[in-house]
This record gives sequence, C-alpha cells and structure tokens, in this order.
Amino acid sequence: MTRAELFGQIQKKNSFLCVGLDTDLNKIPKHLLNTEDPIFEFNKRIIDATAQYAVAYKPNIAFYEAYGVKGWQSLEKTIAYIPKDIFILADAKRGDIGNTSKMYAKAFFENMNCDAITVAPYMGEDSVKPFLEFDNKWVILLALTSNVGGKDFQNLELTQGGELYEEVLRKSQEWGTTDQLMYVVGATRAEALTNIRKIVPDHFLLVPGVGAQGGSLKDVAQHGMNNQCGLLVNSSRGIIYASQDENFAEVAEEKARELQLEMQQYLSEFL
Ligand SMILES: O=C(O)c1cc(=O)[nH]c(=O)n1[C@@H]1O[C@H](COP(=O)(O)O)[C@@H](O)[C@H]1O
Repeated sequence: MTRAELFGQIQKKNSFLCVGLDTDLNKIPKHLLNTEDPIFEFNKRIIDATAQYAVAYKPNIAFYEAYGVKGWQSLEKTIAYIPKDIFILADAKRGDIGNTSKMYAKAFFENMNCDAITVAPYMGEDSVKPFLEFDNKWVILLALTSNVGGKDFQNLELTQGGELYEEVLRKSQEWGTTDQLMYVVGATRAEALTNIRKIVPDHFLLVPGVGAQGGSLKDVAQHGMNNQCGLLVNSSRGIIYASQDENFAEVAEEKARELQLEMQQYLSEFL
C-alpha cells in the first residue's frame, strides 16, 4: 500500500487505529475452542466487528508460530480475510545478515502479501536493505520501544552525543524513503515524541502501548501527529480481550469505536 492510500484511509475513516491480532488460545472465549480453526474464527469475528474503525491490522507472528503449522494456516487465512483496503502489518521483528533477511522479506511480502513488517535495526544497514527492495512495502524499524527494558540499550548515551535510538532514527533515513520506512515508538514513551519529530518529521510512526500498557492516546496525538497524521496507534489486548465472553466481538467493536472517536477529535484538533 502506498503512503497516499494509507493517508486516504485515515481521512476516510477518521481513524489511525491499528488493531493488534495477538490471538491466544488461552484467552479467546471457550465456546470457540470447539470450532475447526479457533484462532481464525476469533480473528474473523474481531475483523468483522472492527474493520469500519481500523486502518490497519497487526497480527503478531509469535502468537501464530507458537501453534506450528496450524498457527501458520490460521495466519494465512486471517491475512486473506482482511479487507483489501486495510493495511496489514506483520509484527515479526526480524533482521539478519542480508542473505537471510531477503528470505524473511519474501516470506512476509510475497508469500503472505503483508504491507509491512517490523524489523530490529541492531544488525545495521545490510540487514534492513533487503526488506526495502519491494515496491509499496514498508519496513517498520524498532526505535523506542514501549517495554521497560527498552531503556537498557535504546537510551544509552553515545560518545559522539545523543542516545542510541536517536542514531537509529538518523542513520536509517539514509537507507530508504518516507514512503518505505516507519518507526516504532511506544505510547509509554510519548514524552520523547517531540524530540523524535525533530529527527523524523515526515515518517509514519507505529505506536503500540495504548490500552493494556497504559499509554495515553492524547499525548501520542498531541506530540506525534504530523501533517499527514503520521501515526498508526495499535491496541491489541485492550480491544480483542475486552470481553472474554460470548459477546467479545460486540465489546471489541465498542472499544474500537471509542478509540476511533477519540482519534477523530485529535485529527480535527491537531492535523
Ligand atoms: O512492534 C510492536 O508492535 C511493539 C513494539 C513495542 O515497543 N511494544 C509493543 O507492545 N509492541 C507490540 O504491540 C502489541 C501491544 O499489545 P497490547 O499491549 O496488548 O496492546 C504487542 O503485539 C507487542 O508485541
């Protein structure tokens, strides 16, 4: 998907919501466990309930890999089921020597036909470049993550000045364009967004950490929005497990709607 198409979706739906499909057999309603493919059945109901409010879905690959071949089949069916105008983001956090990254890129961009993949920048330019060789596909580099341990390395002061995550943002801009590269910034690190926007004013940011991890959507929008919105804010557990009863899809729809309404307000205020 192109940047113009993504922004078009945001304008059309008045939303920059990404729904995280972190589907766990231990958390989905029990009555679905009797179906042939409980993970897909759950995802299908969540997608049906939230597609009108979501501009992106983010299946986290770990939740599918954990179930082996069956998990991959559920993932393939889920990706095929997502409406074509919605951005699909494989949260796989890959990155390896070039030869290997190329195969990861094939897996998610050709075989799975995802629009984007999350990539760890730690192995540097030649580990990221193979993902950038596909038209209208996106690399989402981890910059400042939402977890507490993110500070262990990402906030280290470098001898030449600045922190490690800032260098990731600066250096990686040489590898691809604003039509190819996005960055992950955790909603729990919203205080850093003003500084981040000085380094990457035009890039899209994937912002997880709203909902279950307690990040503030308002702070993210206020400090992170640019003139094309430039944000995809993810919530996974806060939407998909808001109810673990038979009414889970209706409650997920309500939660997605609440976030969309708040986003609509910020789009009119800050854009
Ligand atoms: O890359 C990610 O999506 C990601 C980066 C990050 O810094 N923090 C983070 O929580 N995530 C992912 O975003 C989702 C957050 O899920 P919830 O906390 O349930 O909304 C999970 O799939 C995480 O793996």
